Amino acid sequence: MQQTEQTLLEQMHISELDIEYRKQLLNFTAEHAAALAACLPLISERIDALVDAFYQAQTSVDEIALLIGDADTLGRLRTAQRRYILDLFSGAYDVDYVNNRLRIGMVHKRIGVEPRLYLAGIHELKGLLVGALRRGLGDGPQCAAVLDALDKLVIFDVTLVFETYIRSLVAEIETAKNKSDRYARSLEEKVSQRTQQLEQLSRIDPLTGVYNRRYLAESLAATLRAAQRRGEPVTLVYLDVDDFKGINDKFGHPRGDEVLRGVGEILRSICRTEDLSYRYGGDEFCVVLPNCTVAAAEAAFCRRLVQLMAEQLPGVSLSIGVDQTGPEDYDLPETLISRADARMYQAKHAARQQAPDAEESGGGAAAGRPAVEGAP
Ligand SMILES: Nc1nc2c(ncn2[C@@H]2O[C@H](COP(=O)(O)OP(=O)(O)OP(=O)(O)O)[C@@H](O)[C@H]2O)c(=O)[nH]1
Repeated sequence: MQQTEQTLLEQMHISELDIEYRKQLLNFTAEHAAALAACLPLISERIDALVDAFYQAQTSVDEIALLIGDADTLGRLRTAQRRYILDLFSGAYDVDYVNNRLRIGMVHKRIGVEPRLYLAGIHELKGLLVGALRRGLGDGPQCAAVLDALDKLVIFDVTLVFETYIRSLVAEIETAKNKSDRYARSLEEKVSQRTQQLEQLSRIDPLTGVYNRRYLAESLAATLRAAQRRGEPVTLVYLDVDDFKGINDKFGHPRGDEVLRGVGEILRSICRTEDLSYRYGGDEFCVVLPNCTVAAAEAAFCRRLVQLMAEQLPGVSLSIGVDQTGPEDYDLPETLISRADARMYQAKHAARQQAPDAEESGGGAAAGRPAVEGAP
Protein backbone atom coordinates (compact mmCIF):
# COMPACT_ATOMS: atom_id res chain seq x y z
CA MET A 1 0.00 0.00 0.00
CA GLN A 2 1.25 3.51 -0.84
CA GLN A 3 2.29 5.78 2.03
CA THR A 4 -0.26 8.39 0.91
CA GLU A 5 -3.10 5.89 1.38
CA GLN A 6 -2.28 5.45 5.09
CA THR A 7 -2.86 7.78 8.04
CA LEU A 8 0.22 8.77 10.00
CA LEU A 9 -1.09 6.58 12.79
CA GLU A 10 -1.14 3.57 10.46
CA GLN A 11 2.27 4.41 9.03
CA MET A 12 3.72 4.55 12.51
CA HIS A 13 1.85 1.46 13.68
CA ILE A 14 0.19 3.28 16.56
CA SER A 15 -2.98 1.44 17.59
CA GLU A 16 -5.69 2.40 20.07
CA LEU A 17 -4.08 -0.06 22.44
CA ASP A 18 -0.77 1.70 22.02
CA ILE A 19 -2.39 5.07 22.77
CA GLU A 20 -3.81 3.67 26.00
CA TYR A 21 -0.40 2.21 26.90
CA ARG A 22 1.25 5.58 26.38
CA LYS A 23 -1.27 7.18 28.75
CA GLN A 24 -0.58 4.44 31.30
CA LEU A 25 3.15 5.11 31.11
CA LEU A 26 2.47 8.73 32.08
CA ASN A 27 -0.19 7.68 34.59
CA PHE A 28 -2.69 9.81 32.68
CA THR A 29 -6.10 8.63 33.84
CA ALA A 30 -9.74 9.34 33.03
CA GLU A 31 -9.69 11.73 36.05
CA HIS A 32 -6.92 13.74 34.45
CA ALA A 33 -8.92 13.90 31.21
CA ALA A 34 -12.02 14.99 33.11
CA ALA A 35 -10.07 17.66 35.03
CA LEU A 36 -8.87 19.17 31.77
CA ALA A 37 -12.31 18.94 30.14
CA ALA A 38 -13.80 20.82 33.08
CA CYS A 39 -11.62 23.81 32.21
CA LEU A 40 -12.75 24.06 28.58
CA PRO A 41 -15.24 26.93 29.26
CA LEU A 42 -12.57 28.90 31.13
CA ILE A 43 -10.02 28.44 28.35
CA SER A 44 -12.57 29.07 25.56
CA GLU A 45 -13.33 32.46 27.10
CA ARG A 46 -9.66 33.44 27.02
CA ILE A 47 -8.70 31.69 23.77
CA ASP A 48 -8.19 34.84 21.64
CA ALA A 49 -6.01 36.48 24.27
CA LEU A 50 -3.98 33.27 24.68
CA VAL A 51 -3.37 32.91 20.93
CA ASP A 52 -2.48 36.63 20.65
CA ALA A 53 -0.01 36.42 23.52
CA PHE A 54 1.52 33.24 22.13
CA TYR A 55 2.18 34.66 18.65
CA GLN A 56 3.38 37.97 20.05
CA ALA A 57 6.06 36.06 21.92
CA GLN A 58 6.82 33.79 18.95
CA THR A 59 7.14 36.52 16.31
CA SER A 60 9.43 38.52 18.58
CA VAL A 61 12.08 35.85 17.92
CA ASP A 62 13.69 36.66 14.54
CA GLU A 63 14.32 33.03 13.66
CA ILE A 64 10.65 32.11 14.22
CA ALA A 65 9.34 35.23 12.46
CA LEU A 66 11.47 34.25 9.46
CA LEU A 67 10.07 30.73 9.49
CA ILE A 68 6.47 31.96 9.65
CA GLY A 69 7.24 34.28 6.81
CA ASP A 70 3.96 36.00 5.93
CA ALA A 71 0.56 37.15 7.24
CA ASP A 72 -1.37 34.29 5.55
CA THR A 73 0.81 31.66 7.19
CA LEU A 74 0.49 33.42 10.52
CA GLY A 75 -3.30 33.41 10.08
CA ARG A 76 -3.31 29.66 9.39
CA LEU A 77 -1.01 29.02 12.35
CA ARG A 78 -3.28 31.02 14.67
CA THR A 79 -6.30 28.93 13.61
CA ALA A 80 -4.33 25.70 14.13
CA GLN A 81 -3.09 26.84 17.53
CA ARG A 82 -6.57 27.84 18.60
CA ARG A 83 -7.80 24.36 17.70
CA TYR A 84 -4.89 22.75 19.53
CA ILE A 85 -5.55 24.67 22.75
CA LEU A 86 -9.23 23.70 22.64
CA ASP A 87 -8.20 20.07 21.88
CA LEU A 88 -6.00 20.10 25.00
CA PHE A 89 -9.11 20.75 27.08
CA SER A 90 -11.50 18.57 25.05
CA GLY A 91 -11.19 15.57 27.39
CA ALA A 92 -10.99 13.23 24.35
CA TYR A 93 -7.44 12.05 23.74
CA ASP A 94 -8.19 9.38 21.21
CA VAL A 95 -7.06 8.29 17.74
CA ASP A 96 -8.04 11.60 16.11
CA TYR A 97 -6.24 13.59 18.75
CA VAL A 98 -3.08 11.52 18.32
CA ASN A 99 -3.25 11.69 14.51
CA ASN A 100 -3.40 15.50 14.71
CA ARG A 101 -0.35 15.60 16.98
CA LEU A 102 1.57 13.37 14.56
CA ARG A 103 0.64 15.66 11.69
CA ILE A 104 2.02 18.62 13.63
CA GLY A 105 5.35 16.79 13.97
CA MET A 106 5.48 16.13 10.25
CA VAL A 107 4.59 19.71 9.31
CA HIS A 108 7.24 21.04 11.71
CA LYS A 109 9.87 18.83 10.09
CA ARG A 110 8.72 19.81 6.61
CA ILE A 111 8.86 23.57 7.19
CA GLY A 112 12.14 23.30 9.10
CA VAL A 113 11.05 23.99 12.67
CA GLU A 114 13.84 22.45 14.68
CA PRO A 115 13.13 20.60 17.96
CA ARG A 116 14.59 23.44 20.06
CA LEU A 117 12.11 25.93 18.53
CA TYR A 118 9.20 23.53 18.94
CA LEU A 119 10.13 22.90 22.60
CA ALA A 120 10.53 26.64 23.26
CA GLY A 121 7.07 27.19 21.69
CA ILE A 122 5.38 24.49 23.75
CA HIS A 123 7.08 25.87 26.87
CA GLU A 124 5.73 29.32 26.06
CA LEU A 125 2.22 27.97 25.47
CA LYS A 126 2.26 25.95 28.67
CA GLY A 127 3.34 29.00 30.63
CA LEU A 128 0.43 31.02 29.19
CA LEU A 129 -2.05 28.21 29.94
CA VAL A 130 -0.76 27.78 33.50
CA GLY A 131 -1.12 31.53 34.05
CA ALA A 132 -4.68 31.53 32.68
CA LEU A 133 -5.66 28.47 34.77
CA ARG A 134 -4.16 29.93 37.94
CA ARG A 135 -5.95 33.19 37.38
CA GLY A 136 -9.24 31.42 36.63
CA LEU A 137 -9.13 28.68 39.27
CA GLY A 138 -7.03 30.21 42.05
CA ASP A 139 -4.22 28.29 43.70
CA GLY A 140 -6.37 25.49 45.22
CA PRO A 141 -6.29 21.68 44.80
CA GLN A 142 -8.46 21.79 41.63
CA CYS A 143 -5.86 23.99 39.95
CA ALA A 144 -3.04 21.68 41.10
CA ALA A 145 -4.89 18.65 39.65
CA VAL A 146 -5.49 20.43 36.31
CA LEU A 147 -1.86 21.54 36.08
CA ASP A 148 -0.71 17.99 36.80
CA ALA A 149 -3.03 16.70 34.04
CA LEU A 150 -1.82 19.40 31.64
CA ASP A 151 1.77 18.50 32.43
CA LYS A 152 1.19 14.85 31.51
CA LEU A 153 -0.78 15.68 28.37
CA VAL A 154 1.90 18.05 27.11
CA ILE A 155 4.52 15.30 27.58
CA PHE A 156 2.19 12.89 25.77
CA ASP A 157 1.96 15.36 22.85
CA VAL A 158 5.67 16.19 22.76
CA THR A 159 6.52 12.47 22.55
CA LEU A 160 4.20 12.04 19.57
CA VAL A 161 5.52 15.12 17.79
CA PHE A 162 9.10 13.98 18.32
CA GLU A 163 8.41 10.48 17.06
CA THR A 164 7.05 11.83 13.77
CA TYR A 165 9.92 14.26 13.55
CA ILE A 166 12.44 11.44 13.96
CA ARG A 167 10.50 9.23 11.54
CA SER A 168 10.58 11.96 8.86
CA LEU A 169 14.30 12.36 9.46
CA VAL A 170 14.90 8.62 9.07
CA ALA A 171 12.74 8.58 5.90
CA GLU A 172 14.86 11.41 4.49
CA ILE A 173 18.05 9.50 5.26
CA GLU A 174 16.61 6.35 3.69
CA THR A 175 15.60 8.25 0.55
CA ALA A 176 19.08 9.76 0.28
CA LYS A 177 20.64 6.35 0.88
CA ASN A 178 18.43 4.69 -1.76
CA LYS A 179 19.32 7.45 -4.18
CA SER A 180 23.04 7.03 -3.59
CA ASP A 181 22.67 3.21 -3.75
CA ARG A 182 20.94 3.56 -7.13
CA TYR A 183 23.67 5.93 -8.31
CA ALA A 184 26.40 3.55 -7.09
CA ARG A 185 24.71 0.63 -8.87
CA SER A 186 24.40 2.54 -12.15
CA LEU A 187 28.03 3.59 -11.82
CA GLU A 188 29.07 -0.01 -11.19
CA GLU A 189 27.14 -1.14 -14.28
CA LYS A 190 28.75 1.57 -16.39
CA VAL A 191 32.23 0.70 -15.13
CA SER A 192 31.70 -3.01 -15.75
CA GLN A 193 30.33 -2.33 -19.27
CA ARG A 194 33.25 -0.04 -20.01
CA THR A 195 35.71 -2.58 -18.58
CA GLN A 196 34.22 -5.28 -20.80
CA GLN A 197 34.47 -2.99 -23.84
CA LEU A 198 38.08 -2.17 -22.97
CA GLU A 199 38.91 -5.83 -22.39
CA GLN A 200 37.41 -6.71 -25.77
CA LEU A 201 39.31 -3.86 -27.43
CA SER A 202 42.57 -4.92 -25.77
CA ARG A 203 42.18 -8.35 -27.38
CA ILE A 204 41.56 -7.14 -30.91
CA ASP A 205 44.12 -6.27 -33.55
CA PRO A 206 42.99 -2.83 -34.74
CA LEU A 207 44.09 -3.26 -38.36
CA THR A 208 42.53 -6.64 -39.18
CA GLY A 209 39.74 -6.98 -36.60
CA VAL A 210 40.88 -10.48 -35.59
CA TYR A 211 42.20 -11.22 -32.09
CA ASN A 212 45.78 -10.27 -31.24
CA ARG A 213 48.75 -12.36 -30.19
CA ARG A 214 48.37 -11.50 -26.50
CA TYR A 215 44.88 -12.98 -26.48
CA LEU A 216 46.08 -16.10 -28.36
CA ALA A 217 48.38 -16.95 -25.42
CA GLU A 218 45.49 -16.52 -23.00
CA SER A 219 42.68 -18.19 -24.93
CA LEU A 220 44.57 -21.11 -26.48
CA ALA A 221 45.50 -22.41 -23.02
CA ALA A 222 41.81 -22.27 -22.03
CA THR A 223 40.73 -23.96 -25.30
CA LEU A 224 43.23 -26.76 -24.75
CA ARG A 225 42.08 -27.29 -21.15
CA ALA A 226 38.43 -27.50 -22.26
CA ALA A 227 39.32 -29.89 -25.13
CA GLN A 228 41.28 -32.11 -22.74
CA ARG A 229 38.29 -32.31 -20.39
CA ARG A 230 36.09 -33.39 -23.29
CA GLY A 231 38.73 -35.57 -24.99
CA GLU A 232 38.50 -33.58 -28.25
CA PRO A 233 41.28 -32.65 -30.73
CA VAL A 234 42.26 -29.03 -31.35
CA THR A 235 43.78 -27.95 -34.66
CA LEU A 236 45.84 -24.82 -35.19
CA VAL A 237 46.26 -23.29 -38.65
CA TYR A 238 49.31 -21.04 -39.03
CA LEU A 239 49.42 -18.87 -42.12
CA ASP A 240 51.75 -16.30 -43.55
CA VAL A 241 51.33 -14.02 -46.56
CA ASP A 242 53.92 -14.91 -49.21
CA ASP A 243 56.43 -12.20 -49.98
CA PHE A 244 54.48 -9.62 -48.07
CA LYS A 245 57.51 -7.38 -47.95
CA GLY A 246 57.46 -7.42 -51.78
CA ILE A 247 53.82 -6.23 -51.76
CA ASN A 248 54.74 -3.36 -49.43
CA ASP A 249 57.78 -2.47 -51.49
CA LYS A 250 56.06 -2.65 -54.87
CA PHE A 251 52.58 -1.33 -54.10
CA GLY A 252 53.15 0.67 -50.96
CA HIS A 253 52.33 0.22 -47.28
CA PRO A 254 48.61 1.12 -47.62
CA ARG A 255 48.17 -1.75 -50.10
CA GLY A 256 50.01 -4.00 -47.64
CA ASP A 257 47.54 -2.93 -44.93
CA GLU A 258 44.64 -3.59 -47.31
CA VAL A 259 45.91 -7.13 -47.90
CA LEU A 260 46.19 -7.78 -44.15
CA ARG A 261 42.66 -6.43 -43.61
CA GLY A 262 41.42 -8.63 -46.46
CA VAL A 263 43.01 -11.74 -44.91
CA GLY A 264 41.44 -10.85 -41.56
CA GLU A 265 38.00 -10.50 -43.19
CA ILE A 266 38.32 -13.83 -45.01
CA LEU A 267 39.39 -15.60 -41.81
CA ARG A 268 36.47 -14.16 -39.86
CA SER A 269 34.05 -15.09 -42.60
CA ILE A 270 35.03 -18.77 -42.66
CA CYS A 271 35.39 -19.32 -38.92
CA ARG A 272 32.65 -21.23 -37.10
CA THR A 273 31.39 -19.61 -33.88
CA GLU A 274 33.81 -21.69 -31.84
CA ASP A 275 36.83 -20.99 -34.12
CA LEU A 276 38.99 -17.98 -33.31
CA SER A 277 41.43 -16.22 -35.61
CA TYR A 278 44.40 -14.16 -34.46
CA ARG A 279 47.04 -11.93 -36.01
CA TYR A 280 50.23 -13.45 -34.69
CA GLY A 281 52.37 -10.55 -35.90
CA GLY A 282 53.25 -8.74 -39.16
CA ASP A 283 51.78 -10.87 -41.96
CA GLU A 284 51.28 -14.02 -39.87
CA PHE A 285 47.93 -15.31 -38.60
CA CYS A 286 46.77 -18.25 -36.48
CA VAL A 287 43.36 -19.89 -36.42
CA VAL A 288 42.36 -22.21 -33.59
CA LEU A 289 39.76 -24.81 -34.54
CA PRO A 290 38.38 -26.66 -31.48
CA ASN A 291 37.04 -30.21 -31.97
CA CYS A 292 38.66 -30.42 -35.41
CA THR A 293 41.37 -32.66 -36.86
CA VAL A 294 44.10 -31.72 -39.36
CA ALA A 295 42.34 -33.74 -42.05
CA ALA A 296 39.03 -31.95 -41.45
CA ALA A 297 40.75 -28.54 -41.29
CA GLU A 298 42.54 -29.15 -44.63
CA ALA A 299 39.44 -30.50 -46.31
CA ALA A 300 37.14 -27.71 -45.23
CA PHE A 301 38.81 -24.68 -43.64
CA CYS A 302 42.02 -24.49 -45.71
CA ARG A 303 40.29 -25.35 -48.98
CA ARG A 304 37.77 -22.53 -48.41
CA LEU A 305 40.55 -20.17 -47.33
CA VAL A 306 42.58 -20.75 -50.51
CA GLN A 307 39.43 -20.39 -52.60
CA LEU A 308 38.41 -17.08 -51.00
CA MET A 309 41.98 -15.75 -51.24
CA ALA A 310 41.95 -16.40 -54.97
CA GLU A 311 38.56 -14.69 -55.33
CA GLN A 312 39.03 -11.72 -53.03
CA LEU A 313 42.78 -11.10 -53.05
CA PRO A 314 43.94 -12.27 -56.48
CA GLY A 315 47.73 -12.24 -56.79
CA VAL A 316 48.24 -12.77 -53.05
CA SER A 317 49.00 -16.24 -51.74
CA LEU A 318 49.43 -17.79 -48.34
CA SER A 319 51.69 -20.46 -46.93
CA ILE A 320 49.75 -22.57 -44.51
CA GLY A 321 50.85 -25.00 -41.80
CA VAL A 322 48.34 -27.13 -39.92
CA ASP A 323 48.88 -29.19 -36.78
CA GLN A 324 46.75 -30.85 -34.18
CA THR A 325 46.91 -31.75 -30.51
CA GLY A 326 44.74 -34.29 -28.65
CA PRO A 327 42.60 -36.28 -28.32
CA GLU A 328 45.10 -38.55 -26.51
CA ASP A 329 48.04 -36.33 -25.60
CA TYR A 330 47.91 -32.58 -25.38
CA ASP A 331 50.72 -30.15 -26.14
CA LEU A 332 51.39 -26.84 -24.48
CA PRO A 333 50.03 -23.88 -26.48
CA GLU A 334 53.51 -22.68 -27.55
CA THR A 335 54.46 -26.21 -28.74
CA LEU A 336 51.34 -26.45 -30.90
CA ILE A 337 51.97 -22.97 -32.34
CA SER A 338 55.62 -23.64 -33.14
CA ARG A 339 54.81 -27.00 -34.78
CA ALA A 340 52.19 -25.39 -37.03
CA ASP A 341 54.65 -22.56 -37.74
CA ALA A 342 57.33 -25.11 -38.75
CA ARG A 343 54.82 -26.77 -41.10
CA MET A 344 54.01 -23.38 -42.60
CA TYR A 345 57.74 -22.89 -43.35
CA GLN A 346 57.92 -26.35 -44.91
CA ALA A 347 54.98 -25.42 -47.16
CA LYS A 348 56.60 -22.10 -48.09
CA HIS A 349 59.88 -23.79 -48.84
CA ALA A 350 58.22 -26.51 -50.93
CA ALA A 351 56.33 -23.89 -52.94
CA ARG A 352 59.51 -21.93 -53.55
CA GLN A 353 61.19 -25.06 -54.84
CA GLN A 354 58.31 -25.67 -57.20
CA ALA A 355 58.02 -22.10 -58.54
CA PRO A 356 61.29 -20.28 -57.82
CA ASP A 357 60.36 -17.22 -59.95
CA ALA A 358 56.89 -16.69 -58.64
CA GLU A 359 57.84 -14.40 -55.71
CA GLU A 360 59.74 -12.05 -58.01
CA SER A 361 56.57 -11.50 -60.05
CA GLY A 362 55.19 -9.03 -57.50
CA GLY A 363 52.25 -10.70 -55.80
CA GLY A 364 54.08 -13.43 -53.92
CA ALA A 365 53.91 -17.10 -54.81
CA ALA A 366 51.37 -18.24 -57.37
CA ALA A 367 48.03 -16.83 -56.25
CA GLY A 368 45.72 -19.25 -54.54
CA ARG A 369 48.17 -22.15 -54.69
CA PRO A 370 47.35 -24.68 -52.04
CA ALA A 371 50.61 -24.21 -50.12
CA VAL A 372 49.33 -26.24 -47.21
CA GLU A 373 51.46 -28.43 -45.01
CA GLY A 374 49.71 -30.57 -42.46
CA ALA A 375 50.67 -33.16 -39.92
CA PRO A 376 51.15 -36.56 -41.49
N1 LIG B 1 51.76 -2.81 -44.58
C1 LIG B 1 52.14 -3.39 -43.45
N2 LIG B 1 53.29 -4.04 -43.38
C2 LIG B 1 53.67 -4.66 -42.24
C3 LIG B 1 52.85 -4.59 -41.09
N3 LIG B 1 53.46 -5.29 -40.09
C4 LIG B 1 54.60 -5.78 -40.62
N4 LIG B 1 54.74 -5.40 -41.93
C5 LIG B 1 55.78 -5.73 -42.83
O1 LIG B 1 55.62 -7.05 -43.27
C6 LIG B 1 56.84 -7.49 -43.78
C7 LIG B 1 57.02 -8.92 -43.46
O2 LIG B 1 58.15 -9.34 -44.13
P1 LIG B 1 58.81 -10.75 -43.96
O3 LIG B 1 58.74 -11.15 -42.51
O4 LIG B 1 60.15 -10.66 -44.60
O5 LIG B 1 57.89 -11.71 -44.73
P2 LIG B 1 57.58 -11.87 -46.26
O6 LIG B 1 58.04 -10.69 -47.03
O7 LIG B 1 56.16 -12.22 -46.37
O8 LIG B 1 58.49 -13.10 -46.66
P3 LIG B 1 58.06 -14.59 -46.53
O9 LIG B 1 57.37 -14.74 -45.24
O10 LIG B 1 59.34 -15.34 -46.55
O11 LIG B 1 57.17 -14.88 -47.67
C8 LIG B 1 57.92 -6.58 -43.18
O12 LIG B 1 58.47 -5.80 -44.22
C9 LIG B 1 57.18 -5.68 -42.24
O13 LIG B 1 57.65 -4.36 -42.23
C10 LIG B 1 51.65 -3.84 -41.17
O14 LIG B 1 50.88 -3.72 -40.22
N5 LIG B 1 51.33 -3.26 -42.34
